[in-house]
Amino acid sequence: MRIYKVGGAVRDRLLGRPVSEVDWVVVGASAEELLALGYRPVGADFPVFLHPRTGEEYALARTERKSGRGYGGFTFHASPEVTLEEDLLRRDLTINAMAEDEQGRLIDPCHGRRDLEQRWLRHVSPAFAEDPLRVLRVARFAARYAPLGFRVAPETRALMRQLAESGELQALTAERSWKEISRALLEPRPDVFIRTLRDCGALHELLPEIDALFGVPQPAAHHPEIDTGEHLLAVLRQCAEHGQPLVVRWACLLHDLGKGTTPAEEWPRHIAHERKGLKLIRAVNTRCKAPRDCQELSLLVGEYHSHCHRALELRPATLLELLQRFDVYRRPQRFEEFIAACEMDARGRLGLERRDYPQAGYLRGAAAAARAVAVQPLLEKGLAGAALGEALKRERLRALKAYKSDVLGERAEPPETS
Ligand SMILES: Nc1ccn([C@@H]2O[C@H](COP(=O)(O)OP(=O)(O)OP(=O)(O)O)[C@@H](O)[C@H]2O)c(=O)n1
Ligand SMILES: [Mg+2]
Repeated sequence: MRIYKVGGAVRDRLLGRPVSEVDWVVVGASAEELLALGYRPVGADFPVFLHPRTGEEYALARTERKSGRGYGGFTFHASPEVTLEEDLLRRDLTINAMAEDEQGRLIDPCHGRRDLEQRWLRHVSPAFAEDPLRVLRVARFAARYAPLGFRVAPETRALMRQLAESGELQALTAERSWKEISRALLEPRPDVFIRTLRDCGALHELLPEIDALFGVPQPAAHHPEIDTGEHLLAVLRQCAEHGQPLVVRWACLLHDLGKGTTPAEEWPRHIAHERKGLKLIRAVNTRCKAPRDCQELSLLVGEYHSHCHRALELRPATLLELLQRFDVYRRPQRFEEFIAACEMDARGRLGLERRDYPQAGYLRGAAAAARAVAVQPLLEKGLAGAALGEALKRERLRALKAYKSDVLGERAEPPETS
């Protein structure tokens, strides 16, 4: 039995990057032998085991043969006769198909090291097509390593396109896709993830609502980049530069979906795109099985991002409605995420990346003013139930009026944003 380090750990060590988890491959052993040594099987179907002490993954060397559509359609051939080279050849990218023996010697039959040095994401062999999830993986690696200069090899892009056009991506489970999408959004260049998927036709298959934004113009006055798809990519870049969490990045990804449905006669205007987008945002959330917080924030950002941009122009009564709708009293964190997403939207515009966004501070102040209204005095007046609710709203409105005139004065000019 021989054990080799494989996959991401070998790749990232050669790149001089921190290694987060180590994958191992075991050659010349059977499942029974590993079980006898105390390794724990990961699942019933996979020849993968967890080390009894470290918990790291040990996989028996295997070859993969596809038997049908989708993830359920895999058959594995794992036996003590499968060689390390055979196991490396069934992997996705050359940079992921290197192994290291116990002496630290590199085993690299697919020339992964050369591609690593030349910054290519290149598939190992036609066996790449055995798992269509790899299209998303390549786009995710592109998003992660773009700052190092990596790009997708032309022949790999062609194969990804073939896979997209074959309709195979439709067979991926929502769970597997979501894992890739959510990880990719958190990489340093989430925009590169989306662009890579688009370049091979996979975006049209997976997220057609987002693909539809490319080629749709917006008014140059607010959007010097004009194209709605380019705007979206710029917003995602801002998200990464500001270290935004997944919920914010997800909400940003979906915030403008309504613009993809505007009739061309109305271009470059997008009347009521916020409301028109809600149906699409819901559809994407459901299809992707996005977690609850992502679903919730994306709908709120979709519906109210223009309110945020116009915050300084809102009448106190509208401001109050917004704060009530967000339940800023009990959900302060979610309101912060909303503001962050809108700020990324405002900065994700050509040449406006460093603009001020006074709306953020203004809305925070408004939420604080509304929160500062005390309930106790109203209770002492004997108010309860609906009457208490009404009185509380009246007091909050009064507080917001005072806040607005304090901060903006009577003649303050609102900034132009839409
Ligand atoms: N669909 C997949 C998934 C994984 N692999 C192979 O299994 C290894 C380990 O997979 P995983 O841990 O998912 O990826 P890493 O390359 O280790 O990358 P990460 O840094 O994201 O863990 C990969 O390097 C690759 O060789 C593959 O060929 N095809
Ligand atoms: Mg790994």
